[in-house]
Amino acid sequence: MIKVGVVGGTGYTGVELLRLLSRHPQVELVAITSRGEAGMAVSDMFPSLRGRVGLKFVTPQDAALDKCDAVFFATPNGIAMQQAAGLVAAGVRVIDLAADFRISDIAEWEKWYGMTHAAPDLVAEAVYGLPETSREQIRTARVLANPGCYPTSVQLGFLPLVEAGVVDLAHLIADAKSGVSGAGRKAEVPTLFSESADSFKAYGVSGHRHLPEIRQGLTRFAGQPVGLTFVPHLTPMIRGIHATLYARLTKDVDLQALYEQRFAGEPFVDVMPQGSHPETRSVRASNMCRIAVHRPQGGDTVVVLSVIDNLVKGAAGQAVQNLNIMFGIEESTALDIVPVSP
Ligand SMILES: NC(=O)C1=CN([C@@H]2O[C@H](COP(=O)(O)OP(=O)(O)OC[C@H]3O[C@@H](n4cnc5c(N)ncnc54)[C@H](OP(=O)(O)O)[C@@H]3O)[C@@H](O)[C@H]2O)C=CC1
Ligand SMILES: CC(=O)N[C@@H](CCC(=O)OP(=O)(O)O)C(=O)O
Repeated sequence: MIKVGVVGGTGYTGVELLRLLSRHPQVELVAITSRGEAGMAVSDMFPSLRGRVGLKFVTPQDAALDKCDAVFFATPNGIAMQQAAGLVAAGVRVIDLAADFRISDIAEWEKWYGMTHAAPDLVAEAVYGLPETSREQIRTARVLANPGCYPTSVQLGFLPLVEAGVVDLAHLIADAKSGVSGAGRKAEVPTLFSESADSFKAYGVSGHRHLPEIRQGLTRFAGQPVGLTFVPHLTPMIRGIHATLYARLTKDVDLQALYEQRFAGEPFVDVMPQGSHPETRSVRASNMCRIAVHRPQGGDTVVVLSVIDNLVKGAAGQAVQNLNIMFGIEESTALDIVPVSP
């Protein structure tokens, strides 16, 4: 059994990790942390886990994380980078759901995240865990940077076009909408019910911290710099991201065939039939990304629709997928979930 610790077990991605890991046949959960709720049974806080998780929360200091085989950090940005070196030295493989190891340019990371990086050497060796592009590197990763939620939906949606070099790489546009759970469980005014439940807004138009992450990924796929406009929106639903992506075609290609071929055999990317409009509820609570590709009126603009559950393929599910790859386990173990609908 793989001994697993979860740092940040009281948050939304943390409890989602517990939901998935509690049904993983090769994982033994040995430590789940909370600074404020240490001593409380996990299933008292989350009755959905009654009969599934028998542990109590412990403080991060008492968690004996160095005895684990793998530790997930479901914590705010800037936490994993302080502890990863010690864990790696103890032979523990680290999977960070936050952004500490996602951006390889340290100055760029420090600019967007507003702090000094505590472990730049580990950034250099960390693997960006988008399985559809980096499966081989993920297998041996000691530090795994789990992609962000918006970056997962946008990168998967653009991947076939950008890799094939069939669009104008200088003018890519990603218009993405997220459910409110994307902001986490902590109390904040913008995510109060009365602030967000009956309204819709864009934010971060002048620059969101996921912009450099998405740009870095697309630049790697293209082998050259790309120009990207990324506009996130907060939408009144709990889970889900719907990304609408726009690009100008520079070559006449069979888009449906391009997408179907690129994602053939991918367990968690579903290229839908031509003309489809994927809905976020069709991926709810599952690790699936559903994609549809359109060419409205036969013109030169490609429109790609990409939907994920931000807490699953956008966070905890992708992290478990990466754990499976890292430990040589069948990739969909614990992730074979039929989405909840309605
Ligand atoms: N929500 C989403 O859709 C996505 C989130 N992410 C990323 O995943 C991470 C977690 O997000 P989310 O679950 O939404 O956040 P939450 O705010 O819901 O949870 C954060 C968790 O971190 C713990 N925590 C906070 N500060 C510390 C600290 N200094 N040391 C140890 N533990 C701490 C909290 O536990 P306690 O206070 O009990 O100790 C809590 O369990 C973030 O980095 C986020 O950016 C990534 C993709 C999608
Ligand atoms: C709706 C909402 O607020 N979403 C968050 C992004 C989700 C997240 O937690 O960011 P990481 O993927 O970088 O970890 C935001 O825009 O800040």
